[in-house]
Amino acid sequence: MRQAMDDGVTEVLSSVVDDVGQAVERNINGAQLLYELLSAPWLRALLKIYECLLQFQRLSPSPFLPYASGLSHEIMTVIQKTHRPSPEARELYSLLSSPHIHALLSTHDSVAQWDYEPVLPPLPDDLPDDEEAMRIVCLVKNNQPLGATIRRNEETGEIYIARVIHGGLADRSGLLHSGDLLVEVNGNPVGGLEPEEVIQILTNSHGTILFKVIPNPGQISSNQKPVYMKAMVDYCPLQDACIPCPDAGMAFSRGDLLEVVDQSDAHWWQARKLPCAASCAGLIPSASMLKSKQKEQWWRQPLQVHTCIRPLSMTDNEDDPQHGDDKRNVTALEEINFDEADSDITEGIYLAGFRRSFRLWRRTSYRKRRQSCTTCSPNSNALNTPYEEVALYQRPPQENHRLIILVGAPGVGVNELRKRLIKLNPSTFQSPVPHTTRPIRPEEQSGREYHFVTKELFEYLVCNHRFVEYGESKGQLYGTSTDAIDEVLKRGRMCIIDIEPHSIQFLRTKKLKPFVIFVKAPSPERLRQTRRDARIITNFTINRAFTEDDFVELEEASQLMEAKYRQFFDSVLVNDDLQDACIQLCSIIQQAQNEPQWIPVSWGRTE
Ligand SMILES: Nc1ncnc2c1ncn2[C@@H]1O[C@H](COP(=O)(O)OP(=O)(O)OP(=O)(O)O)[C@@H](O)[C@H]1O
Repeated sequence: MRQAMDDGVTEVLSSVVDDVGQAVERNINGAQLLYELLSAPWLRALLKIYECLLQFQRLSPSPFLPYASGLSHEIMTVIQKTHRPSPEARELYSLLSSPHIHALLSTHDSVAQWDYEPVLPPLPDDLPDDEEAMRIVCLVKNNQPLGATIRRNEETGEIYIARVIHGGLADRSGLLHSGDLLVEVNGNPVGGLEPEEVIQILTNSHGTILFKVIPNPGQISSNQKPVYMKAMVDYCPLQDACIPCPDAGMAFSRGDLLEVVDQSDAHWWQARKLPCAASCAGLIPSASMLKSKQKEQWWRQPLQVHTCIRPLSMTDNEDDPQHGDDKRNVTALEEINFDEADSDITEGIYLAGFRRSFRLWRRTSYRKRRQSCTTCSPNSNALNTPYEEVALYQRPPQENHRLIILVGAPGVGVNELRKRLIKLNPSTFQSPVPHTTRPIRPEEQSGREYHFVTKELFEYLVCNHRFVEYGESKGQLYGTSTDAIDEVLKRGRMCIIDIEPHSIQFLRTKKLKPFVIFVKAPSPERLRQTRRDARIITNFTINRAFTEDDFVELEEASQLMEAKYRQFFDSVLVNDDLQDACIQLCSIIQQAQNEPQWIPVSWGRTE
């Protein structure tokens, strides 16, 4: 009967359409509109779906009996009582006694009886009229934590939910919120208890936990938009005495990318580390909290003179008594060839920034800085911004290329990689032309090997903060200027520079949007294997083979550099096999220029 009625829906519709069609022919007002509506394909499709659903409802399985497990039990009892059960009866008995069939039949009965609702305790009869609306929350806790912290009101002794951790069990239930007053846990009144005692009750509860709470009337929904931040400091909740719940805390290291999902608390934020595997957020100190911690720590530290922060002194002398041995090894030939640049011309194009005098200055200045820095721990530059807000950025094709900065311990191969990259494609990659006060030589051209300038002009540029790095070697000044970088970028080339990591800060500007690649030393074995034929530049000798001391120094310097500056690195390239490292470098640079990358939000803002 029903089927006949359902099937008739389309038939009725067709006859309505016919009737309305005739009405149109007879020019009846509004009939055209109705005709179009009823003959619309979407209406027909909807009706088809409706019919299919009705048909599915008719055919869907429904339980034959609501007590299949009871029946199975009865059958087993009967078989047990049978004197000589047939093989079929025995097989049936063994099937019905299997735990899987038991579970299946009991699930079947629950479905058949619609028995899904939790059984809530009855409300007491003597509830006062002014009783606050109470919420009874039933959570099933497995091994994961509840995902909420509590606090005690010291005056009233009442226990409140302090915060609900984003993505945790309590949050996913949607039933517990910060500020809710906790009245009972599994029938135990919690008012007046110490938070530790409540936590103990919760820890001892397994399976279903029943909370009685009075909801927070002023509850604000914490549907905040996530904010992305780069950690500029290290944090470990287990070493933090102030954290409300160390288990809920999240450790992070400098350079980690954090998705901050909740900033509603002034002291403790909730965040996830990206790329994110955990659905549940962790507690991290807010920026202001971390800053005050840094200040506290800084005041407690003994006074250290941070010579590493000062710019290179113009009066630094290159004579270094520690490396007198090296000096004695210099041969006459090496001294004569001192400023000859081997292979810094390729296919008629001059490769700037590879002159030995320049590289030697860099090497000397590095040594000096390193010696003055050995007392600085990686975390000693306190009072920094603990988090830097970042956003994804993709360079628009019409904009200048991002500045590519290579950093690495001396001898790791930064120059070799930079040179190979430029030789590979000199019309795309270029380095800035450095400045010097040393006299020009006959074969040189100003603006090609160096910008040859007077000492007065050099000092003027220094005073006007035009140098990324500068310093003195053998009585002459050397430096790399920001104008030289701009010149390369304005020509539409990709500017590749290698600088010491302490200079990165100077170049972190909206205009240059630098992308920093850390060239890392490979494993100790691979370092020694791959550098068998390599030549090193030291303070006073050039092109000598690596010694065991050089390898040890290189490894230490590489580790120290990474530990101290990794928050500024956008990518890390291990310089193991030279060919592979070159290919990887090309692909990292391509990605940096053409794919979305995280940059500080301040670089993306339009003023
Ligand atoms: N992956 C590598 N495998 C083998 N040799 C390498 C590799 N990388 C670099 N080298 C060699 O190691 C030596 C030192 O490299 P390079 O001069 O580029 O060091 P650097 O990091 O620029 O240090 P510095 O600034 O002191 O010159 C060079 O002889 C170079 O050819």
